[in-house]
Amino acid sequence: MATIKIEPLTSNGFAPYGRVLDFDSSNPTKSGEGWTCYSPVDFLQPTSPMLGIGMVISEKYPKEVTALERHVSREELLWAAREDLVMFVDIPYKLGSESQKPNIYTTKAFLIKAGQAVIMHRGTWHSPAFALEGTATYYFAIEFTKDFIDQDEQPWIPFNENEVAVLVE
Ligand SMILES: NC(=O)N[C@@H](O)C(=O)O
Repeated sequence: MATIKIEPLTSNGFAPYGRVLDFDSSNPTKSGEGWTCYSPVDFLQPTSPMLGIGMVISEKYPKEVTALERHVSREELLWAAREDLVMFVDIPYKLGSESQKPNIYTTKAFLIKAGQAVIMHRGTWHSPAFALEGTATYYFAIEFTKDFIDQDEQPWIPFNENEVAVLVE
């Protein structure tokens, strides 16, 4: 068992797992009356032409998590639409290994505030993004293709040694 605390989302803290979308407010690329544009703030680097857009409705985060999933050949954009989210992530490691499991000791839980978005690295282990409270809606975008390690049938891989991550306040 390992205990994990929910951390605020910062670019530095999230760097091993992916990137937080942000912009330099002093440097807009376009603007007009009532609007200011910052573009591009980041890039997805697809290798196939189809980017699938998904929506998830999730419930309040569980106290314990036993398994994560990963997409070894694809980055994933995830955007908290209306409510705050809690997502467990572990670093991408040994992307070529089919027997690799998430490591509970490098797993963290981040608070993704409503309106924030992240791009997970290829192979970042992740849970669904759960609601901080009540019910939450989020969107994700990921290449619509199979991983070269096809984990689509049973994507949820238990932690090493069947450890359990316990979230503490
Ligand atoms: N992030 C999330 O909820 N889902 C995706 O990773 C997916 O593969 O469905």
